[in-house]
Amino acid sequence: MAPQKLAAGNWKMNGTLASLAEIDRLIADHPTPGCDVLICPPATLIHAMAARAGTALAVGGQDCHAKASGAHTGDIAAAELKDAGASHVILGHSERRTDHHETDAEVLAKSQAAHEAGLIAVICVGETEAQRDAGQTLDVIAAQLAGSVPDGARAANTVIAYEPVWAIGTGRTPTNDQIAEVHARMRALLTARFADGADMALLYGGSVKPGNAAEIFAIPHVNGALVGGASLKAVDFGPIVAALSAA
Ligand SMILES: O=C(CO)COP(=O)(O)O
Repeated sequence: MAPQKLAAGNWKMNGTLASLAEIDRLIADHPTPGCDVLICPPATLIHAMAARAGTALAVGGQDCHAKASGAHTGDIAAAELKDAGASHVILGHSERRTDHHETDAEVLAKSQAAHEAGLIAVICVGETEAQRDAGQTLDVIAAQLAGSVPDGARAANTVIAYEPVWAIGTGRTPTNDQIAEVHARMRALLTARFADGADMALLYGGSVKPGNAAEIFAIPHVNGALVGGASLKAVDFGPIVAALSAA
């Protein structure tokens, strides 16, 4: 079984009910894409988006709490995301690892909670520019995978997204060789650790645009993308979905 191709959009802290028109347009323009399509909007939109999209695309959260319920003001449990219509949740995004000082251990606990709730965990890893400059990229990725991906991970409940921190929202992307090197290493590590690690979808994220998507999707072991800015508008995300469908 080959990894499932996935075009994922992370809307971050962007979007109101009016933004759901972008979903309508995306579905109208790409009614039968040749890949899975996922949008992770702000939590306020999950229920309405899932209701609107039906089975045409998957909807996900951008974070969840590690506990199932309790006195955690402002947080959302994995089961609550699922109840609202989410099938996926992004965990360990660099903006949370940085802004909220999330550790690998916290990402691991959240991923376990996501799995227990029946959600697919989209676990993010990626090096900073300083780490890349110091030649530490592969070690950083290996440590994040070892520390953040739970033992219960399977191809059916886990997607890994490689997002170099310095490529997010900057318009800068690694070279194809740099992406290929990291993805090959991730594949080797996951295959060594998990029975179906060869089938786990591996995404690239960081300044993916309509203009560079096809090139990135041609890189070995790249099974899709986690897209930020270019996922907000159907006119940008649609061509990325089309490029992955054709890859
Ligand atoms: O962080 C990202 C997706 O999670 C990538 O963001 P950009 O596509 O805006 O660089």
